[in-house]
Amino acid sequence: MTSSPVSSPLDIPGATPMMAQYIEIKAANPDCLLFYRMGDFYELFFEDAEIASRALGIVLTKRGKHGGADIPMCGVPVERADDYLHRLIALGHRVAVCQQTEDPAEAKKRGPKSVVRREVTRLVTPGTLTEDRLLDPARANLLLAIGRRKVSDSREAYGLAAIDISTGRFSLSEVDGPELPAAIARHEPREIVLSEAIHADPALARLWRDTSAAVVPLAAAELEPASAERRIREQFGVKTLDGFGSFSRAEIAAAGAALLYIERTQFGAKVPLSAPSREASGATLAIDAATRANLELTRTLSGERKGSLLEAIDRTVSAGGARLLAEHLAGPLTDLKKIARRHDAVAFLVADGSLRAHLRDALKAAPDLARALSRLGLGRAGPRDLAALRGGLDAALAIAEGLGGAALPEGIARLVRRLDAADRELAAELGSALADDLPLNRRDGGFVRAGYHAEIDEARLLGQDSRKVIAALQARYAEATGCRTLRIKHNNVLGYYIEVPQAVGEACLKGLMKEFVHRQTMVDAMRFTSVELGELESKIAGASDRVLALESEVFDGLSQRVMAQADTIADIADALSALDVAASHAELAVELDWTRPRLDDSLAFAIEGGRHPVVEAALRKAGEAFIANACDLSGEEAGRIRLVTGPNMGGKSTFLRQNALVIVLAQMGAFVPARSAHLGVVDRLFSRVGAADDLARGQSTFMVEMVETAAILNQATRRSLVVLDEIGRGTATFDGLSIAWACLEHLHEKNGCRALFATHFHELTALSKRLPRLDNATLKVAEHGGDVVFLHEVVPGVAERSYGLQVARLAGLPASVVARAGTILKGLESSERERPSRARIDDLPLFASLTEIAPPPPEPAVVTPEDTLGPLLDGIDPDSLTPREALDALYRLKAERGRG
Ligand SMILES: Nc1ncnc2c1ncn2[C@@H]1O[C@H](COP(=O)(O)OP(=O)(O)OP(=O)(O)O)[C@@H](O)[C@H]1O
Repeated sequence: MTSSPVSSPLDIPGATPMMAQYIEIKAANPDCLLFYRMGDFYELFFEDAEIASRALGIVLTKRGKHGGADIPMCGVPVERADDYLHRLIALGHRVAVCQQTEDPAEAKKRGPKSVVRREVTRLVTPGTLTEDRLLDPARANLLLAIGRRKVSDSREAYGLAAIDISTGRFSLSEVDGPELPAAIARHEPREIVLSEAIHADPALARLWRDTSAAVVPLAAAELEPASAERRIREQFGVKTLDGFGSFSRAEIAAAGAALLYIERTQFGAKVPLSAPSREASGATLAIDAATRANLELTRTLSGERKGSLLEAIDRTVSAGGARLLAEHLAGPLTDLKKIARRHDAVAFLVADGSLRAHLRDALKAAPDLARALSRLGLGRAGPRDLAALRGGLDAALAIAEGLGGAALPEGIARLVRRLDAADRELAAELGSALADDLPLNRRDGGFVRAGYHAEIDEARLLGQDSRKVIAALQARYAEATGCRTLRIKHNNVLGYYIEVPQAVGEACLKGLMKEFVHRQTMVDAMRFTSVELGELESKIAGASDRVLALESEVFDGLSQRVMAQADTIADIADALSALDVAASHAELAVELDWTRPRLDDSLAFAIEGGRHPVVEAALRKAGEAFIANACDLSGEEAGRIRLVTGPNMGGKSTFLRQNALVIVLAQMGAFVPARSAHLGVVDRLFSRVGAADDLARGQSTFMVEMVETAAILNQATRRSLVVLDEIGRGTATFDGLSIAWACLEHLHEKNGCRALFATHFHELTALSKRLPRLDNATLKVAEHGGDVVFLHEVVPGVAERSYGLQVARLAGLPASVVARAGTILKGLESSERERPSRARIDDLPLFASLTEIAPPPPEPAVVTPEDTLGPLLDGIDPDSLTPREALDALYRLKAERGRG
């Protein structure tokens, strides 16, 4: 990864000097695509060229030979490099940008075969981006480093350092081993840095394989604890870390690894970071990756923001606000006081509509302060970043002034105090220094406002005057030559020159204009220069160079003043974002009639008139109404379980998820889509869908389902909320039923959590007689002449049937198949009436009593007709049967059952 300046390439047999240089630089950066600068292009060679040409859809060519074979090559123009970088980074690649660091003329002086000196000046990686064009404004861009320490022989803790160098945010936390996957999922990092040992740990292999982040292992020798501490001290210019609070060894290791990686990728540029904030363990609602995916919190199962909860609730008006909203949604709180402070702020902004509107207008005008500040710190900023600082400080002061007089709740008052710390003088200085129209790059000049800097004004005048003098000179020469079409023009090769038609040119050469010096003869024109014109030219060039140099000084001076207050400005950026989030929640609450939830430390979960924000929004677009539903899982000693049966398409999944979303929204500080909600704070949230629903998972879905269910049964506490949707349906009916049954008993007897459980196994509803904290609920349907109408209303009780056939008919299954299925169903139902399995299951002892007395029996304890049907069933391979054979098999099974 490191690169040394290469001017005298190694002697690589058979390679041209340039190719030898390339190979040497590439060898120092083996895990990056190497953008090798050649003139106006970045060229890629060998395998890099093949990867890039495929990824970017650019032509693969060849250049020379190496080891007897053609060298594949492709290239991207330098001025469009950002676009290509963007696409490569989005695909998870890392790119080393290698520049020419000397003038080709200099290289020539060393000898005809010398190669221009080149150096890697930057590594562009997904987790260390700073350019606006490469970043999503509404999303943090996190680099996550992971360290580890042994707590006891059987326990390990992981330190997490999350850094967004595009905003300077830096947080540290430590989690227990089993919590690591959920913690990583919450951060949604773009890139993960860790030691080779953690990377190679077989227990974690799946984590690194499944993550969408780029994973970078670092060698143990580079991650010495002493150098980690030193790096942190150096970053913040402190002698000891004590001032930051106490960090664990794992956290320090993580922070050290993150800083080392940043050092490497930024090539010494000092990245301005805020002091690390430490997050206590358990401070956020633990939500594992599967639950996040299943609830589609920040993206849908197909990976898009559109259709996610985040998209449905986002009413922020600034990029910083949008990022903070996503962060809050990813990590809802567990601390009641902090949640209440957020709710107070929202309530205040709900109550005062005109104040909210003014606030949102002011926030809308505020540019992305945090990202501009970070670019200034890194020396990558342009005039527009300074303007962003000006706009941000102005907005902060305007908001502080606007809210200053009001009686504010504590949460908002604190934010306003932070805004009020904005340096008025600096804001005014930026205001008077910067012009209205600003170029992207400082080297383009013209960004200092006229009247701000006397010397700049003077030099500019000189430049303008010289242009006037050129016009006068042109008029004079035109008169002297008698040629009205004589022009003084400018190009990059000749500079200023006099152009006349061919005939006049000939006359000039013959003595018409003695002071003219011939430069070029064109097809129908001649070009000249003169001493006077040459002098003027150097005056003009001198003046514009001087303006550029002076403007650059102004830029540096302003940057320094800004960076001297970097911490305060970063804090102002955070406060603006927090206000935007509160105002967004308030706007949403007013728009959609959401209410403030009542939160406490009980085990309450009582929701009246609850709705699903995303489904409701989709229905609203289609002009349909969402049916609100109540849900009560409140308990004293332990939570209640609601077992939901009901027809396909009745709304079970929607109902389950909407209740999980209410908890997420309430604990992130938002109001909730319900008429009222009384909620005891939740420590962990689990949501799972039975394998058959979980198409995004691909292979071996039942195994995944069981692994995840195991995690829930092992981790859910009395404070947790568990949502299980059709668990057990990914396997044979009786296996699935038995598993679902045992899981329910475990949740009730062992976990004691609040839970929602949807199922098509109607047999399970019998459990309500024996498990005191389990209630049955169902979704109402109405039948009209054989057709079914879903009312989407959740009511106490048990579904009579699944209405699968009616749904099949609605879906357009051929009428003959539906009719035939009806006949088969009748047959199956009558045999079930004769030999009901439910009665037999009812006789079984409860899970708890079983486990307390003896370990659970190895076989499912349900007595089923499998004893006789087993061998027959084993012989059937459903995937290889034709429909006809399937029907025959069904008849055979029925006949066998009749005999049994
Ligand atoms: N409360 C509601 N009000 C109005 N429409 C609803 C409601 N709940 C669900 N729906 C509609 O019904 C559709 C099916 O809902 P959902 O997927 O939750 O059903 P389900 O019972 O889980 O079905 P299945 O058992 O087939 O998985 C939704 O896409 C939505 O359009």
